[in-house]
Amino acid sequence: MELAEILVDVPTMQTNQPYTYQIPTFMKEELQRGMRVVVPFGHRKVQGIVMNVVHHGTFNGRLKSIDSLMDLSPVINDEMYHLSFWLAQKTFSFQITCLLTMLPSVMKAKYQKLIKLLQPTHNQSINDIFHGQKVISFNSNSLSDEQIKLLLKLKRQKKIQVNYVVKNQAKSKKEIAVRSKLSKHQLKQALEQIPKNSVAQITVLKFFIQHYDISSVKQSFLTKLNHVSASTIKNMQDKGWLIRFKVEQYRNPYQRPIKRNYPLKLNYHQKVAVNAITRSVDQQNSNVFLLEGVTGSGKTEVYLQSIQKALIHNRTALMLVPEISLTPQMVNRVKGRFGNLVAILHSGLSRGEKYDEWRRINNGNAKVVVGVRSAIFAPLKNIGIIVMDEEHDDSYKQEDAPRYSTREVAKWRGKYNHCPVVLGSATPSLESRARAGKNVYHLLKLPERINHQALPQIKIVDMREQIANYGVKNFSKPLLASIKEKINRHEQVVLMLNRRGYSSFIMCRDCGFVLKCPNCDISLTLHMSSHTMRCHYCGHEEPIPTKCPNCGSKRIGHYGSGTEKVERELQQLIPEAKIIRMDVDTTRRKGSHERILNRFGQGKANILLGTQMIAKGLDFPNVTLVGVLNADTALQLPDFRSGEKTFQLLTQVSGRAGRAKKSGTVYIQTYNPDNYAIRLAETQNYERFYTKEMGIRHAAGYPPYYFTVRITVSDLKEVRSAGEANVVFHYLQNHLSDQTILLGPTQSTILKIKRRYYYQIIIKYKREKNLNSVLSHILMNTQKDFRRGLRVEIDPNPLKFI
Ligand SMILES: Nc1ncnc2c1ncn2[C@@H]1O[C@H](COP(=O)(O)OP(=O)(O)OP(=O)(O)O)[C@@H](O)[C@H]1O
Ligand SMILES: [Zn+2]
Ligand SMILES: [Zn+2]
Repeated sequence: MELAEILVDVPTMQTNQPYTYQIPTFMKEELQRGMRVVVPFGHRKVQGIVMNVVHHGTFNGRLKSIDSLMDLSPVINDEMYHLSFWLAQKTFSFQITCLLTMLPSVMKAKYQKLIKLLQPTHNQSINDIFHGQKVISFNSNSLSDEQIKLLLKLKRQKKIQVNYVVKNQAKSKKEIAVRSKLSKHQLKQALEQIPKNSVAQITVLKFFIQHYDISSVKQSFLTKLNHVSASTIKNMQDKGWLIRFKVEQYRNPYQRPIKRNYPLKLNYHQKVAVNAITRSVDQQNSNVFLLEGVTGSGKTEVYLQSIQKALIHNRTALMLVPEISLTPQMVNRVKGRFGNLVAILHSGLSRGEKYDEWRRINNGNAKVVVGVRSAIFAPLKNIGIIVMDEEHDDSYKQEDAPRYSTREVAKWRGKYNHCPVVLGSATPSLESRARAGKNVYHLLKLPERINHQALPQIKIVDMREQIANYGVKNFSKPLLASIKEKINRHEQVVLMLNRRGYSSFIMCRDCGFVLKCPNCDISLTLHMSSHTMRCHYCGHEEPIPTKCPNCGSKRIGHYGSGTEKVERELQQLIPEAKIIRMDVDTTRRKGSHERILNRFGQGKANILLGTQMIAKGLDFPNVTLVGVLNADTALQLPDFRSGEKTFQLLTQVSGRAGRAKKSGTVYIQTYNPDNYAIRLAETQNYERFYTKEMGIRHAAGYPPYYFTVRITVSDLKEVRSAGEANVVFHYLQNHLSDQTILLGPTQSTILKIKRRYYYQIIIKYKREKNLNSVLSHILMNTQKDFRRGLRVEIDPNPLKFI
């Protein structure tokens, strides 16, 4: 019997292994591993992925048959197939979740439950549900409990029918193309016979005579010719002269022309780095390099020339960048070097565009992929090099299932493809730098800026003193003076308002009431542009209150300074300044990010004021001053990485100043001028920071001296989540070794999110051989309570401990 083993899109522990289905005869030739199919499952239909085709299988009993094929060729290739086993195990997630994560989101099927009313009725309650339609799609949110009860009753009485539909959302865009059905001679004959006033048809005939050697042309091209319209072509088709047919079209998100650029002559340190990396490319070994290069040292050029080497060997290349540094400048540098071989994957693309780029990669038309975290799953074949720029960036860790670390996946793919992985940063993560210290990674250094330009001079400003002595708000005296000076000299300024761990909230000055989200245990954030209060966790929105909901006082105002408020203040202080603001509000529209940076690059403003968004990757030669308005917001977070994150951010943003001929200055405004992370950022000496921070981590028993796992238990009822957290804790205590440290269970810092109560346990360990089996056991055991609302999530090496 021909059988197929299929993983179904039902993420539960019970379905975490393939189910066997019969292959219908008509599908036998086509079906292959890695294709998406629709299969019956219980009383529903679901999407599934073929994991195995068994040609002469035996099975006693009745097997269901595959319903239909969603793909004509596999969408999960061999590498992704193998990767999914490893990923599921490493991240404690379901294999189907891993597989679907690797694919563009349009390839995840949309499920619809359709309800058909079998006979018309005069019953008002029924008609209130169907509104005169015969078929409606079932949506439990828009129906009341009464209505759902009624539908169940109608189903028992066989008065309605329920159908499940699995919709394939992956559709390529089609375009009409045209070709001639006539020979050249026949075309000429037609031209002679046609009346002289059929101008449009004559134009088309002439076109095909002149371009007889081309096989077809897009209709949209023909309709740009004089007088020619779609109906002209349709007419000529009816006469039997032309044939119209559909072709697939790729959406191209980068329509603008990009200036070509060429390899630069490398300086000594760059050369050493490129040589070491390209030797690995030549020898096809999977070394991991840590490229530690100060800001403006030319890391990108090292990446590009190493990638070039992979292409020469007819291999492909993957370059990962954090979302915020995938700037138009970066795109131009890579596309300008490798042209149409480049595919770009970032979150600004529409779902359709992402799908098109994915197909260009999958069919081998794109050989260099530049993208954010999820691009680590780009279906490149025969990879010759993987680059991870700004390897320390938090966005490389996925926070939802599967909670993977991009770096670990990159290393897995490096091994599979026999190619090097290059991790680059001015401020590497402690984990990576420690591995380089133990020679697990090869350390390469770029200690100097290009052209021996000095690093900018950094000045720390004590804001406590500024406020006490001068009553300033957001701009200290020295920073303000320096901004004015730069504007007079026609140089540019970058100002950063650090928003990490910081928000503008509303508080009543009389009773202290703070407006909180009804679903979550956190305060709502003020958004001036939409005039709403918004919850950053669940998206809840409500109007800005004009009086206190608690005591009725009108003295309710907002605290904290958003970028908009700071912009207004600065404009008042320096009326002649031209300021461009860059934050989530001004970059929401597609392409706005690029427009803002272009305007600044063209010198249309003196000041770029923004959030962390502006800290990375920007390379503007005329920027000579950087101001950090509030360095310390992140320092107050109860997170052992807060020092590391502060140092990294300050170093990155300082690096935007003085990158070309003119030297740079940086002002860092802080309330904690003696904090070690800020002091060390002043010297911009990463190695010194590394040594100091490692000492602290060692003393406190934090990573990289320990590995960590975070387990969160949540439920709609607080007693249940607390109770279950205790059960899990005792199980861990009894099954893990004595050297392992368990913290908790405690309430998470934000106890309540989206109406769920969270409790957490942290595991710290150095070596723990039972870890995988113990954690899998916990997942398996808690699954049975899933339906009651209990959820247990496991995050290996988490970034957040709060
Ligand atoms: N060998 C070279 N000769 C001349 N110019 C170079 C060379 N290498 C790089 N550059 C230029 O130096 C500038 C800084 O380089 P790049 O942006 O690659 O640095 P980076 O190390 O990635 O910086 P950051 O980490 O601060 O973003 C760029 O404008 C780049 O074009
Ligand atoms: Zn009040
Ligand atoms: Zn909320």
